Amino acid sequence: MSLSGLGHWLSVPALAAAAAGAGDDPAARVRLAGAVLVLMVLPAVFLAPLAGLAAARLDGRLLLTAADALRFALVLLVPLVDLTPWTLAAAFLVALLALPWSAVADAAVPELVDEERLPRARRAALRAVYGTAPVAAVLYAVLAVIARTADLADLPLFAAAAVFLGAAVSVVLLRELPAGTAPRAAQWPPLLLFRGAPVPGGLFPAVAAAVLACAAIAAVAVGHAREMGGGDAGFGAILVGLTVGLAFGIFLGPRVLGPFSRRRLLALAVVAAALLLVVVALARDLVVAAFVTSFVGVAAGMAWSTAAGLAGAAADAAQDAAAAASARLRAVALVTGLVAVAALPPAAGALGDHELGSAYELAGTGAVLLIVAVLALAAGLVAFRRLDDRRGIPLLPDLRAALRGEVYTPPEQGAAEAAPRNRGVFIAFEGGEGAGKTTQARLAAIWLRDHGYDVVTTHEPGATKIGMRLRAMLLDKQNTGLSARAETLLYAADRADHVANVIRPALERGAIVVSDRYVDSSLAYQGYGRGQPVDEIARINAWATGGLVPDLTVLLEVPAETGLGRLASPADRMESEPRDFHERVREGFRELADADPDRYLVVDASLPQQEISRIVQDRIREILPDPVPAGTEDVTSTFPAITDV
Ligand SMILES: Nc1ncnc2c1ncn2[C@@H]1O[C@H](COP(=O)(O)OP(=O)(O)O)[C@@H](O)[C@H]1O
Ligand SMILES: Cc1cn([C@H]2C[C@H](O)[C@@H](COP(=O)(O)OP(=O)(O)O)O2)c(=O)[nH]c1=O
Repeated sequence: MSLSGLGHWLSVPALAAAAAGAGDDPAARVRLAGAVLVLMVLPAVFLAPLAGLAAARLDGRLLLTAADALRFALVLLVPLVDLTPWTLAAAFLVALLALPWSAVADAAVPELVDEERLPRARRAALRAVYGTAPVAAVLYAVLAVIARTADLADLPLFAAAAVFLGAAVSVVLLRELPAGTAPRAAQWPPLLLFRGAPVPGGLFPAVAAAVLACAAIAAVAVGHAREMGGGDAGFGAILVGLTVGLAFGIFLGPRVLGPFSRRRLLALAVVAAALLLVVVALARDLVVAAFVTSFVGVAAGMAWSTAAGLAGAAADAAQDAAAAASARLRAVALVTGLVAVAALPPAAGALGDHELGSAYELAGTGAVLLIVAVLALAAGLVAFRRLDDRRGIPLLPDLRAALRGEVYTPPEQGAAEAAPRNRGVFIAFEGGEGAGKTTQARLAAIWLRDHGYDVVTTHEPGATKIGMRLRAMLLDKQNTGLSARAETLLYAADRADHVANVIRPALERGAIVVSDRYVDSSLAYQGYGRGQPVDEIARINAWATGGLVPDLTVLLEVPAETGLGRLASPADRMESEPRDFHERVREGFRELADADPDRYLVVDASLPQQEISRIVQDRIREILPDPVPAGTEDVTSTFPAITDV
């Protein structure tokens, strides 16, 4: 897969440059390179379903070998024939052969690995197919430099042919190649634009704008590099910037700014790509252009992976629906890409070069990029308006808070709630079923009260009047089929009421609040247990609680089996979940604690009660407003009461 992918991505710039080389003037060169790109995108847009049919009918190994061997021959013939029509035909056929190839290869993956490793195998396959693009770009740039110094203009083409040959040989040498399940019939991308799995409004313009920015650069790069005094190597450098940036951005998208709204992130990434494109359009220096192009790639890549995440999440966890939603996004990308590479090179020629002022000359390629930047910017702003899920919350403070790793609460919402905080102490007990939370919370409260503290013990779910009704709904075994999202929101609703009516008033008074369960229970049960996105649940709960986080969370750790074994009363709706659910919950708690060791005390809950409570006391002592050395307690057997701080 990697070799075939590398061959494919290497043949794109090699063929584009070969075609461009036949042009007499700059505009013709850009048009010819654009024609190659159009011909290489066309099959994916219009012929994908046919390729799927062919793949289903032919023998897998034969097809893979033949497709690679044919591509070897096609690319090899380009420099030998050296006629533009043949170069263009070869470009089309090379891209056409890629379709049945990937249909067969994709279908073989589930046959080669077991169920459990399938998601990883699929990711690896994706990396092999798309991750080779930046590698190919680097390789192309290097080959273009060598080609120029050694006067071997066709070197990149020969290299691409050789890689295809290597791919064909490696398929022949494969010991085992399962017949594979019949490849799924692909949908026709243009149709997917208009119907298919629902995706959030605003997602299409955002994806289209991100793709447009990248496709525009790719479409005019041959000419744009030449305007700045670079040859094929300059073209290669821009492609390196673009593809490496894209790969990095796709990787970053789901990983940056955890507390920040994904929808806002998507729109911001698109706007950033558009603004950076302005710099690429106006750059007069190849190094600057290639460098800034890489940031366009990063922004567009982040937009792409964020959009894919949103489309998948909107599909409500159903695997098929998620696949259908991402197929629609791919269709938008393909069609936008095709339109861009078809329309922009001729547009660059038609616009021609313009004098701006006396010293600055804007080339046609730059002018096209500038227009695209404006379009992308407009699309980004539209996407922002339609996607924004934090309306009324100013963007900059929201972003600044996210950079600090927090969720922003606006002053009017947070002031009453957040400001007087810090007077009391908030301690939460967390853990799986029967870990001993209730027992330990009670023992800690007794100990604190003994020492004169004002202590409020409480629990979730169901500490308030409304909360008790929510608890009844949540734990009644009769309530089957409650959706995971509804469950999350009900727990969050209980928590919001709990914080507003019990916890905050107590903390403001200066009391010590000891709660049996808090936000982490939702992250562990609804997140890790039910498999919903943990960061989203964290966001919902940050909003529900106005950002209230415990000063200390005591995690009582016990194997699910042991904990469940301790329970006497008949199992409620949550307790009667299967064993592996509870194991995931335990694992989830563990990960949460590992991520923030300062806030957690993890205790082995299989120890005797007294011992646990001693460990807990030692830790609580450290965070009390007026820390008192452990010895004092034994000497005076009293503790200072803190009523004001
Ligand atoms: N450290 C311990 N070792 C053995 N049994 C315990 C321990 N802590 C609590 N238990 C018992 O386990 C049961 C469940 O404890 P509980 O505090 O209600 O757990 P949780 O609130 O976490 O569900 C109770 O019967 C309790 O007496
Ligand atoms: C607070 C909370 C509890 N739960 C579950 C865990 C428990 O199985 C159930 C009720 O909690 P609880 O009665 O406190 O259980 P235990 O006696 O084991 O401490 O609700 C969640 O799934 N999410 C949450 O946010």
